[in-house]
Amino acid sequence: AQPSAPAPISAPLRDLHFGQLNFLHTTDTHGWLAGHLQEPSYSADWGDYISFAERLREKIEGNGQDLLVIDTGDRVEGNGLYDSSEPKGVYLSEILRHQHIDVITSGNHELYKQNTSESEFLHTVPDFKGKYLASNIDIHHPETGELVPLAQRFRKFTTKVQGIRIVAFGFLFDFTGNYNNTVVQRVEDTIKGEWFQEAIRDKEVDLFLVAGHVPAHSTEWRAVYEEIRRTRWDIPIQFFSGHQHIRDYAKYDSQAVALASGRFMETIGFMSIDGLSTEKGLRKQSQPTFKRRYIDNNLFSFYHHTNLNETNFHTEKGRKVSKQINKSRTTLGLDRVHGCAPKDLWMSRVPYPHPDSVYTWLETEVLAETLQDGASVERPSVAILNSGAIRFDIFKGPFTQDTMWTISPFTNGFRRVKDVPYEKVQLIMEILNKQTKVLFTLQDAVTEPSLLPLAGPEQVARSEEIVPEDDGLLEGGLFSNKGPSGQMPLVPSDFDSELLPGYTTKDDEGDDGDDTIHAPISFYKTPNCIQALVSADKSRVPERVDLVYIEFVQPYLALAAKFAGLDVDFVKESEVFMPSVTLTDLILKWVKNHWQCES
Ligand SMILES: Nc1ccn([C@@H]2O[C@H](COP(=O)(O)O)[C@@H](O)[C@H]2O)c(=O)n1
Repeated sequence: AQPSAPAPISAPLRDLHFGQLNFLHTTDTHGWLAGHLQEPSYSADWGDYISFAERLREKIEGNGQDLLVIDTGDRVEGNGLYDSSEPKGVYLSEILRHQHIDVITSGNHELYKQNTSESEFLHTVPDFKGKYLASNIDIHHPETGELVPLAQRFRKFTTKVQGIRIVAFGFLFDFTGNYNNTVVQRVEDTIKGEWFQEAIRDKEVDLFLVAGHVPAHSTEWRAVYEEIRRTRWDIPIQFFSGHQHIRDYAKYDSQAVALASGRFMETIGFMSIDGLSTEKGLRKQSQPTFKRRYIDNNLFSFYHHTNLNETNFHTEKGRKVSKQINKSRTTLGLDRVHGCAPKDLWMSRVPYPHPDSVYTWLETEVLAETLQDGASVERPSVAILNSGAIRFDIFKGPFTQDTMWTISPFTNGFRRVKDVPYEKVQLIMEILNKQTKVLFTLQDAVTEPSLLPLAGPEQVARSEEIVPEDDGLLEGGLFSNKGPSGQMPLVPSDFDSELLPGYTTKDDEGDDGDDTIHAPISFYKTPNCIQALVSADKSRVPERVDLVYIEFVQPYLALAAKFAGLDVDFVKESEVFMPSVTLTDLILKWVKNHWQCES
């Protein structure tokens, strides 16, 4: 772990159930390879994960079984270790490549920008040569311009110990927001292609391994499942999933399951399968059995599952990578303190517009003040921001260079349409927050890219709120106990039992998937968009305003405006507002002005 990471707290654990074939899985790490430096439950770093995989491999192979390591994309954007360098990602890719990964795929974040996908093609794909799979992604070659596969389409391999014959694929969901140097083929079309049809007809196969940046419960996986089952009704299929930032497990049939392993290096997914055939012979049981576990990414869990301790767990390579992360963080100045947050600000642990909601803070304090600079004096402005623009909570205490990127990694700027009726803006807000489904019907599905949700992935994936009987809101704040760093959000509050608050996952297999037994954390739905009135006189309801908005929401605004009867061509009639200023810049400026640290 990193020197400043809090020590993990002991907690009751469920064991791993090792099997004939075992897997470790990460997804949506978004640059968090240093682990969480303010949360003991997730404080292990990529170096510790390397030690964990190495130690488990020794143990598993010693028992005559096999271990495979999988990563399903969105490794970039969302943490200073990736975003703070110039060019972005140079330190991260040097750290990432030290893990032995058997199947690795791309997420949508690897394709938003030209330089990110080119860096995948030129660095990450060669770093994981033969293991990086891109079943449905092509890229225009950075030098020749020729359209070529981002990486090989599939791989066939045999496991080291038992000779289990695996045909593996690597997909990305039907993403349309990629920069135009890449082409993402719809999964449903890819699987009709000749190479895929040939691959699934391979007679010498014991398991189909379908990895991808695709939700566990999704139309894309359903299509792949049905396509394979059409010709191969009896070959087990193991899917590995990502994108929704949740822990999830889907059962397609008794021999086909999907595991999704969360986000931000909070979770190491574990799967085991028993009863597979091998190149040496038929399977010993009529049906294979599957077991899943979501491991909290901390050393307490790692020591327990390897049956080792701090003196004998760490491998030389693991230690080296932890040091490399520390050195990179120091070079990048990620611990530089810009201010000190006076309290925790939550994305979904309190209902909006609670005073401890990060969205309330943005609306009433940050945007209302910082957008004043560029705003016109003729009339007030209304600023609209999508809630998905914020990616993580803010914890009480130092607000560092790293915090800045964890909460706001996107580089979107703002645009403005001048002089529109205020009541139309309010109607648009209502449509954006309550009627988004109607917007999709206004879209031309053939010519226009499908829209990414305005809210963040966790909000989209989870439809139900979790409101513990007493969520502590009346007690004057959540999780008020402080740990060694003075800021440990995942420690029991006085209303809770002995258990640490954390993941309490419910999936297709039940509620016993998490390795650590936790008390639940409250989860509230957030609005898709928030708005801030930027005005010298907030007591008066304005008649006309300038509409300022973060670029990401423009396609939604255009559709909602049509619906609201506001005749504006957002592409032609909007202008850049505060050139080169991003949301991240505004937040940082506000923090520096308001959150001085007490010396
Ligand atoms: N420029 C952007 C890009 C994305 N978002 C938000 O993130 C969501 C997608 O996140 P994934 O990690 O699942 O890819 C997207 O739906 C938006 O809410 C954004 O705000 N700005």
